[in-house]
Amino acid sequence: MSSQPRKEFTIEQVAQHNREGDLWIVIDSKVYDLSRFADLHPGGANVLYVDSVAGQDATQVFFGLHRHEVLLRPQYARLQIGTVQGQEETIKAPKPGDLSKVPYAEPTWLSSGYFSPYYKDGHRKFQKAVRAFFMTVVAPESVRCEESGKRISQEVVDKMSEQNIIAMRLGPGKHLKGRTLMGGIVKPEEFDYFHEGIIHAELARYSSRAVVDGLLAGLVIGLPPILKYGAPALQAKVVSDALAGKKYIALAISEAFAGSDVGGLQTTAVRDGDYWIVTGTKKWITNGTFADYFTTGCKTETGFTVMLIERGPGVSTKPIKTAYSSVAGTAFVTFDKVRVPVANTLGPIGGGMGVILSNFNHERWMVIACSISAQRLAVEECLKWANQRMVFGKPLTSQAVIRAKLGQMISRVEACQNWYESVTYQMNNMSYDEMSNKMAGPIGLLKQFVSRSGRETAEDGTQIFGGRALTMTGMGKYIENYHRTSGFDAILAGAEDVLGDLGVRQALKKMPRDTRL
Ligand code: HEM
Repeated sequence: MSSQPRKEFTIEQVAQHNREGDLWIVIDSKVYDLSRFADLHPGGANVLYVDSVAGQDATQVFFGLHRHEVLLRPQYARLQIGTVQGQEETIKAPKPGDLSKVPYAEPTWLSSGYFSPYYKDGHRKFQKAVRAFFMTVVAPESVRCEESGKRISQEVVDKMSEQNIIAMRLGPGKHLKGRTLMGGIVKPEEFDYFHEGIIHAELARYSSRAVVDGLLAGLVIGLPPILKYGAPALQAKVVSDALAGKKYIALAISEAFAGSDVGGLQTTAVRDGDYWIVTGTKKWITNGTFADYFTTGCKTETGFTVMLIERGPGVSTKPIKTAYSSVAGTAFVTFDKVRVPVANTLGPIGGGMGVILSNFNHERWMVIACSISAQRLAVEECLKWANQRMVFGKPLTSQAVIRAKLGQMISRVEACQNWYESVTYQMNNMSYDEMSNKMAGPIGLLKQFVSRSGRETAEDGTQIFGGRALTMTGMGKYIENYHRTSGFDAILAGAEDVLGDLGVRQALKKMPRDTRL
């Protein structure tokens, strides 16, 4: 906002400044002097000189063409010279931690007047603090990095680690012991999967899809095998630096030769005394361009083995261009006769499949939590747009076809949310091994359902926003990003169809032998 003393003007006074070189307009009770800005206006100068805009209240036309955030950018906020006498601002920017009042923009448990069997007041307090953090620290960084394609700054990573957000993204467990979580709002022993899910949801609400991955998703999937299977000396070397955001980790499993088909991998580790000699390539490795360590799947004499490879001689990474921003650090990784201490082996030699499988449930569940939040944001964006956009003299919501799309979008996100909450509740009440046994099927099916819903919602959102959903800036920028990237949720952590099939195969395994129609 301008630091000048705020002046008050009458509508009549504003109306006198209605020409090139002397141009004022009103937006939501605020008077803007556009005299010099007009020639710099990205939408052109001429549109500002028409009779219905120059010297007039242009609130309606402005919000049909710009997002509110345009007015909050410092370079534009300073165009404000005063307010209109007797008028009050009606369109307010949310404050850090605020909940949206748009129906269905928040899950039921956060909506005033509704109830939840799962979430307690402690979760709500935690959510408010996490939202304030992501809104103020992560959202501006997301905009910068999405555009530049550069990795997240160390400053933001440091702020995340101060709150122990990196550690919390790994879920409940021993790694939280002794840590102060979000300034102490929740004790480590009380931290559950609902708390963790809140972090994923807020991350996805305030970041583009590529930033969700760029904000150390590689570590979230690459560190658990070290926590669970790493030798004490390896853990001592790696874990605390990783959780402090000083070292980065990537999970390096997929190859150009094999993705979901882990048995077909070709990266080979050959034993040479106390070392493995690793040779091969890995593809689509999230955070790989900047990772210091790679939790890597290799073919060994006795089967598939997982080991931690440190960046060093023989390790090289190069960025892969994907449909989303390179802030995610997606890399092609080459291991050329890399010497890896046998002490870096994670889990039994030849028993790597178990190591990888034990990781999958959590990773898939995390993708689910992020996707639901992104879908909810799409619902909010579409409700707002359809409500404010005027076509043929009426709001877009007056079209039954638009309302029908909104109805489908809302139903899908609510269905996803309710299934997610029920799965999360099971996870809270099961041991890790019980979870591996009982939840792989339901989580696979849920992920399939959520990613399909997401893509349908992206499609509906694109129809609602029309041409605006095809540009990376402006009104439809979230829908454009979601439409371009929702497919990532259907592939990463297990392809949609494969996961649906996994769910059915798990169910078939448990079919009672003595059952008949
Ligand atoms: C304080 C006043 C204004 C500011 C700071 C401003 C700023 C901007 C900016 C930054 C853009 C680029 C698109 C975006 O980032 O959303 C834009 C586009 C545009 N503006 Fe403005 N604008 C103002 C007032 C107006 C008014 C009153 C009109 C009324 C006709 C207008 C018409 C347009 C049009 C037609 C575009 C192109 C939209 C598109 O490509 O979809 N602007 N404006």
